[in-house]
Amino acid sequence: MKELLLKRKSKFIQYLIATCMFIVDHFARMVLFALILGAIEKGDVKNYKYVVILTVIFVIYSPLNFLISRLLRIGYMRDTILDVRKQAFDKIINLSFKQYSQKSKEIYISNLINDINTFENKFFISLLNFLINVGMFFLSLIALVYLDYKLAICMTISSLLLFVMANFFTKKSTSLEQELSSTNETFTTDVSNTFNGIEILKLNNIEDKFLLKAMKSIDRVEKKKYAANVFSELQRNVIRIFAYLIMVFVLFYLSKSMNQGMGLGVATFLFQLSSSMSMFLISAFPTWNQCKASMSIYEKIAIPEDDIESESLGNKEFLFDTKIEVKNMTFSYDNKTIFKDASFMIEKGKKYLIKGVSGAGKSTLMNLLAMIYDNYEGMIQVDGVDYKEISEKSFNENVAFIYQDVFLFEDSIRNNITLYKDIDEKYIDYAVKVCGLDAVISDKANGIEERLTENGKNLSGGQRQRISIARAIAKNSQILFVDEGTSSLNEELGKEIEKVFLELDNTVIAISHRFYEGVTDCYDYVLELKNGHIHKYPAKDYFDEVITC
Ligand SMILES: Nc1ncnc2c1ncn2[C@@H]1O[C@H](COP(=O)(O)OP(=O)(O)OP(=O)(O)O)[C@@H](O)[C@H]1O
Repeated sequence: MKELLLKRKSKFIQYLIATCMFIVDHFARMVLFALILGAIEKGDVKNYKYVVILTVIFVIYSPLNFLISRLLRIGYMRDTILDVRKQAFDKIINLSFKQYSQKSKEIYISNLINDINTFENKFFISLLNFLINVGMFFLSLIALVYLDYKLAICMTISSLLLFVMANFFTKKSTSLEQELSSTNETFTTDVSNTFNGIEILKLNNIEDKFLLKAMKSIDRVEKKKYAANVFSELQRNVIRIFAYLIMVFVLFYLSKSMNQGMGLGVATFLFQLSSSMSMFLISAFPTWNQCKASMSIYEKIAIPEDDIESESLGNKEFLFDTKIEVKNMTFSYDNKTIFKDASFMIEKGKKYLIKGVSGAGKSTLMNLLAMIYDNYEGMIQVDGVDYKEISEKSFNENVAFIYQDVFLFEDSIRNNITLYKDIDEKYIDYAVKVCGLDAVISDKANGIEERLTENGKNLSGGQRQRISIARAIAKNSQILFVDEGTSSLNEELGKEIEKVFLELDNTVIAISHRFYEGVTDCYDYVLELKNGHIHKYPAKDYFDEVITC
């Protein structure tokens, strides 16, 4: 947080000066009020004139001061919020795939929208109020020491007592803000899930049920907000009651002093100084707690975590010349064992099809082979090197993924294939050709430079899938992981596409529910998952015998 605030030192100093301008304004207001009362008490015309002139100057100065102060602060606040947004975005984008997949994408969206909005709405207003309150406290203390040191000592002691009391509330206040942030995450996840399935909900006339769920979710968010606000008010009021009691004692003390000859103006000023010492301190606590709560949100969304898992990741290069060996591998989710003592081998250049009933663990196995999960027992080795010793970056540079859902972005077909990497033209041409994209490209006015609209909406499903396969092929990766890569396509197109990656030189590890006559049986091996065991069959045997048994 310190680094964030001090990133633009000169602008931060400007921000502090602008805050001091507020403090001067508050203090001038107190002095002016005491002067007016003093003038009334004296009843002197000359004094009246002098006070009237000062009042007129103040009436002009005060709004101007406010305006200048705001102008001085605004640029710094805008730039800092922008930094928070960038840092939060960078934190997510720089996560390794393994770290990223530990949370749902809706949580990241909530961090980027809800949490940043909370930070934006609360941090600077709380910081400003805190600085003003603390500034006024110290300025009043200095003036009080100068005018009546005994009263200053009493007020310092009572302020310390209030400070101790307020500290009591800090922890709870911060935890309430964090709870609100988590409830917001759940709410965003729920709403996103509902919108993802809106077509099904509408077709089945069950949107009311989900509306009810959404209402409950909104209710939870509002309750958390309410709890945070009520607590903040409670804290403010409990301390305020004690402050009022202190002020009653100050009044007694001042009325005694007035009996001994103290003027009304001085007494008023002393009373204002004493009350501002306790009142500004009281207001400082909730604003400080609010600042701390905002800081903890900032830490959560923008500061990269010291990820223990990533520290344990290896730094060896991924070199795959002959084989990947899975030896006595056991893997469980919590208490549910998915694989028990599984051993098999993946040979370079061969094509593997993972089969098994729903829930057998096909995606889990792919995630294990793709280094997404590493909390398994046993060993996975590539050419004798333990997977856990291999750098995730090096692994990802050498493998490619084809999923059922295709991700395309608003840019040229070329950039969608190369992902902005400097790939040799011959690899791009080859990928375009083997995926049958050349016909698509020659139809476009700008050829391969044709711009796609958002997620390739100006292409058919098959064309989009071909681009995603071309992307994987142009990367010239050693292993191609294909998870239901053709299931969203029609039978004919699916067959054609499956044929494309079965003809490549790369090692292919695929999951597919489809069986394409004359194509699927061209896989080299089938890895069949059954009751936690992994059986490896030559594909021809599997499709000829196992499946017909
Ligand atoms: N993150 C997870 N936490 C806990 N259990 C999980 C998790 N992911 C999957 N499982 C469970 O592990 C089992 C295997 O899941 P997996 O997705 O690997 O199966 P699958 O064979 O790919 O299924 P499908 O063909 O239906 O996609 C399932 O019973 C599933 O409920």
